[in-house]
Amino acid sequence: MGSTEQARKETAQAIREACINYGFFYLDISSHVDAIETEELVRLAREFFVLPQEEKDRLSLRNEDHARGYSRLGQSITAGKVDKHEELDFFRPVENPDKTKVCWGNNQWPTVEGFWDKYKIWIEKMKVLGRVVMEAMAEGLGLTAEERETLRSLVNGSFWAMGVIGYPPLPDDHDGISFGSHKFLHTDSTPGALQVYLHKLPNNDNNSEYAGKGQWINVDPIPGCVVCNIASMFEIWTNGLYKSTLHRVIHKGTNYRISIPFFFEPNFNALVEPLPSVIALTESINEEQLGRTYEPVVYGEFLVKKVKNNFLPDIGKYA
Ligand SMILES: O=C(O)CCC(=O)C(=O)O
Ligand SMILES: [Fe+2]
Repeated sequence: MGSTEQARKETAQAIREACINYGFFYLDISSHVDAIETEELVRLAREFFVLPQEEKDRLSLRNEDHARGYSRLGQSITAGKVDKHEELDFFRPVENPDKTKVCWGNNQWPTVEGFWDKYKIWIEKMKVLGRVVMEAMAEGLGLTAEERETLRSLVNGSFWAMGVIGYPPLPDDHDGISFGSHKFLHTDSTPGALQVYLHKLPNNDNNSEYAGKGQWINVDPIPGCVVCNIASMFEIWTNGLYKSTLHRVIHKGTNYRISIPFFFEPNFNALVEPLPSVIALTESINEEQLGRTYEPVVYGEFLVKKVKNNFLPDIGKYA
């Protein structure tokens, strides 16, 4: 075993490779989170989802800013298609909430006993984890001290989001999708549901049958681990070196699947733009990237646009 410094380097390197080749990686969080905690979150989520529909609808997104609250089966759409899941969404609380502004309302917590207490603790843990993972992801990018500081300052008031998602199984002969292809992800132990699309298998993958062709691969849950997914803002920071990979859920089988994604996002007002050191790096590594620089975005503007695109036209004023 090497020194702490050595271990740090090796971890940074492993993360870097996973981010470049897959856009996804498993992260063992068992030293940060006890398995009992996640089981409890899943139990509380189930307790909410088994409530009568009218009860769940009381927390409807429509009561609030159309981003925070409950969306029933068939209410959410991804890439123009209706998804087969129900979901509770929460975002960072804001000062002076105003539900007429997208994403600027109040969170709607279920009255299920213990729900808020347990999820509140989880959110704090995921915020810490978000910062740590971000540092680890940045470590392999060769950033200057100033760039690291910039990154930190852009997430110090992270406009995090969290979903608590319930997936009834799709009928066996159903060719639909539970969650269309489109981050920290904790899921219950359902194999085969979450899938990630690899456009090009990494060169070191020995599977010659698929070499050069894209394919969906299963991301089965591993006990004690979350699945980390590169999202759009990291893709911009790294000028496309770390890609936000397509993923989807096709949940068949017999159980009602729960997943609890946590999205560690930049501050609402953060200006996200490619980091100069990484622009140089992408040009030397990624041929497709040559000469292309990602456009900067303000995170909050990106988010509001995305939320507006996510709902069916007849349900809200944002459509
Ligand atoms: O349920 C899952 O495993 C995936 C959920 C997901 O991708 C998302 O909420 O963005
Ligand atoms: Fe996702």
